[in-house]
Amino acid sequence: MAAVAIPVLDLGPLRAGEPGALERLGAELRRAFTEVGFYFVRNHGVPEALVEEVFEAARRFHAQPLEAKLAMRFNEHNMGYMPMRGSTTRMNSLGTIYKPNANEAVFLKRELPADHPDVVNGVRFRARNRWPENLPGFRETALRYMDAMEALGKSLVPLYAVALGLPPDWFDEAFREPMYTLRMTHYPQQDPATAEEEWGLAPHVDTSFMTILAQNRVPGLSVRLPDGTWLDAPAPEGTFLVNGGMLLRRWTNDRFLATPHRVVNRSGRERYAIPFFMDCSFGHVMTPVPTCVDADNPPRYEPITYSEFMTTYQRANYGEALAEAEKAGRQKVELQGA
Ligand SMILES: O=C(O)CCC(=O)C(=O)O
Ligand SMILES: [Fe+2]
Repeated sequence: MAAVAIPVLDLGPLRAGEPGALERLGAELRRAFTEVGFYFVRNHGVPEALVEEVFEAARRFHAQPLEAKLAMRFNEHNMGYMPMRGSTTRMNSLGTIYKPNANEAVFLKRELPADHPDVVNGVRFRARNRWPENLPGFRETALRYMDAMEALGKSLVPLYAVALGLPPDWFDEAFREPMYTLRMTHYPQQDPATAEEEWGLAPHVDTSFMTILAQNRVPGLSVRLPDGTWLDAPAPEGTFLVNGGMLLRRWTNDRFLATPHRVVNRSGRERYAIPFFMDCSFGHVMTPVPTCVDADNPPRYEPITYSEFMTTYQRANYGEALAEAEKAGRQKVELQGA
């Protein structure tokens, strides 16, 4: 039953270049984002062994002594390590403030060279990754996975264009060098007797255009269907679960859903998750897409860039961690006018 609720998109025919595949998948994607907000992809071409390697890298990262993790503490670029209960979900479509989230996470972005102009100029969200010093192979595995996820994400973008009644290449320029974040999260076991509101990750919507989530052997994720019921997300083998966040919703003038979801880990095991969040290129200005705007449905949002959006949105969600990080890097932040 659950598998029926979340559509499964088979990418095989598209990857094989079959005529009509793009149009068919575009229609399926349209249904997914107007009815559910989540879909699975199968036959995506990402090796299962790589996914397993990244889960193992996440486990190894969090198994390090706390000092090693704190050496790369979460900063004003939204990169680095966020300690257990370091975030509180405040800003979400459900309008509730929750207790701090029972997880710890490390956030990685595109690897930029030291002499990249944005790095040299200290542009916010465009810093270099910091890497653990005593974790051989971690960096290589993370970089390979981010490359694979970027390629998968970019291959899905034309489906969004077709789903919105646009030419397949309509988003190409916007995603020439997409911003992205790989989050490696550790959810410790939660006591089955803990209060209702004690979340691994409280109900939230993502900020992203597209979130690609590798299937988890340890359950815990549930998704709020449009009828208000919570569905424990099934995890069909060999698939990724994809959803859209506020950027997708905003860009489509609220046509596409950003569906709330939440995590609680009462599995009796440690749980790790490796969501990959993809957004448009850094400087791209997102103006509500033309096919989502008409006389009955005027634009609801001002044009906005990634950094303008993130600055406002994430301040609300990562309040404490960010305030601290900003204090430490005050000069840099003010120079950017953030
Ligand atoms: O842990 C999961 O399965 C999902 C995590 C999630 O929703 C997020 O990091 O935004
Ligand atoms: Fe999420």
